[in-house]
Amino acid sequence: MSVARKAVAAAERLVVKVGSSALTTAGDGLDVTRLNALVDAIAARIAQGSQIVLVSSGAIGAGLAPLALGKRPRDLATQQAAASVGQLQLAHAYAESFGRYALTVGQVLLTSDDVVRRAHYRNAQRTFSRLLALGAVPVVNENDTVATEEIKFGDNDRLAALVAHLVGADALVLLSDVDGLYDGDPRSGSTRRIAEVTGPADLEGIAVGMSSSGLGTGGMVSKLAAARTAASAGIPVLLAAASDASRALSTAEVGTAFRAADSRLSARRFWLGYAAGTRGRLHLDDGAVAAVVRRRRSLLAAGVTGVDGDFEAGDVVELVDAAQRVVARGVVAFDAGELPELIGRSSHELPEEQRREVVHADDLVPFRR
Ligand SMILES: Nc1ncnc2c1ncn2[C@@H]1O[C@H](COP(=O)(O)OP(=O)(O)O)[C@@H](O)[C@H]1O
Ligand SMILES: N[C@@H](CCC(=O)OP(=O)(O)O)C(=O)O
Repeated sequence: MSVARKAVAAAERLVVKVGSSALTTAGDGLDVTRLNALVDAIAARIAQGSQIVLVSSGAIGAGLAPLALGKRPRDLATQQAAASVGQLQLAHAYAESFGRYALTVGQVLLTSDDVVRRAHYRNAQRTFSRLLALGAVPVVNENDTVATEEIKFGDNDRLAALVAHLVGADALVLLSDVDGLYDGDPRSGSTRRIAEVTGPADLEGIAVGMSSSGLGTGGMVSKLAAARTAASAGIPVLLAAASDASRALSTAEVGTAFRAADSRLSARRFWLGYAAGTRGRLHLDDGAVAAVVRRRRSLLAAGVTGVDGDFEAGDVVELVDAAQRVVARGVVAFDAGELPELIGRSSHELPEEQRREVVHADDLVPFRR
C-alpha cells in the first residue's frame, strides 16, 4: 500500500468532505439514504478511535425542492435563500443520522474571514478543538446566507483543505460523485483513473473539467487545488466516491491518493501561501521568477515589471510570471503607490530609505509547478 493510503488508514484525526452531487439531486433535494450511508462509514471510523470533522456541501441543493426551484439558481440572492432553507435540512438530517450512533453534531458555519484573518483563525481553531474534545462531530459548511461573491471561499474543497490545516488533521478525504481523478474528463470517453499522485509531475498532461451534475461548484479543478493545498501542509489526501465511503474510511484502498509533502509548512507560511486574502499582484520578469521560485531569494525591485491593486506595505500579494501564472505569494514591503517609480531599478539606484527587498524571502511562499 502507498505511503498516502497508509497515512489515511491510520489517521487519528480526519477531515471528510462530501460534495453536493453525492448528497442531493436537483428534483428531489436531499437524499437521506445516501446521507445515512455516509454517516454509517464515519461512525464506524469514530468507533475505532478516530476524530472526524465533516465538511458537508449540499445546502443549496437541499433547499431547491422545498422552494420549488427546479435547478441550481444562478443569482446569489436565490442561492442564499436556497442555502438558508437547505442548511437547516442538512443539519437536522445529520443530527438524526449521527443520533442513531448516540453521536452529537455541532454545526460550524464559516466565512472566509474566519480563516483569512489570523485572529479569527485561532478562534475557529479553539472551537473545533473543544467540540472534538467533547466528543461531538463538527459539521462544517460555508456560511452561504451571508457570503457574498467577494468574501466567498470559492468552493468547499478549498474550505475543507483549510479546515484540515486548521484542525491539524492527519488526512483529508474528499468524497464526490466520481471515484477518483481521471487522466481526462471522464465524460469525454476513454479515460483512466489515476491511483496515486506522488508529486506535481504525476499531474502533467491531465485534463480536468468542471462539475457534470450541475450541483457541485468547482469540479475536479477545485479538488486538485485543494489536494495541492493540503499536501503542501503535509496532509495526505484521498479522493473517492461517496458511495465508497466505507472503504475510503477503513482500508483507504479506493480512489486517488495524493502524497503529502515531506516537510510541513509552518502555520504562518501556510496562512501566507494558501489562506490569506491577497490585495494585489506584482508582475515578475523571468530572472526574478527563477530567483524567487528556484533559488528561494527575496524579490528585488529590479525584477518587478508591473504592479496591480491597491495594497499597503504589510499586505499579502500574488507574484505572477510573464504568462500571468501565480508563482508565489508574499508580504509586500511597500505601498502600491510607492512602487511604480522603484520597479526595474537596481538597489544601488534607489534612495537609501527605499533600498530594501520588495518581498523578503522569509515572507514569501513559492509554488512548485
Ligand atoms: N479529470 C477528471 N477526473 C475526474 N472527474 C472530473 C475530471 N474532470 C472533470 N470531472 C468532473 O468533476 C466532477 C466532480 O466535481 P463536482 O461535481 O464539483 O463534485 P462535488 O459536488 O463532489 O464537489 C465529476 O463528476 C466529473 O464529472
Ligand atoms: N456551500 C455550498 C456548497 C458549495 C460547494 O463547493 O459545493 P461542492 O462543489 O458540491 O462541494 C452548499 O452547501 O450548497
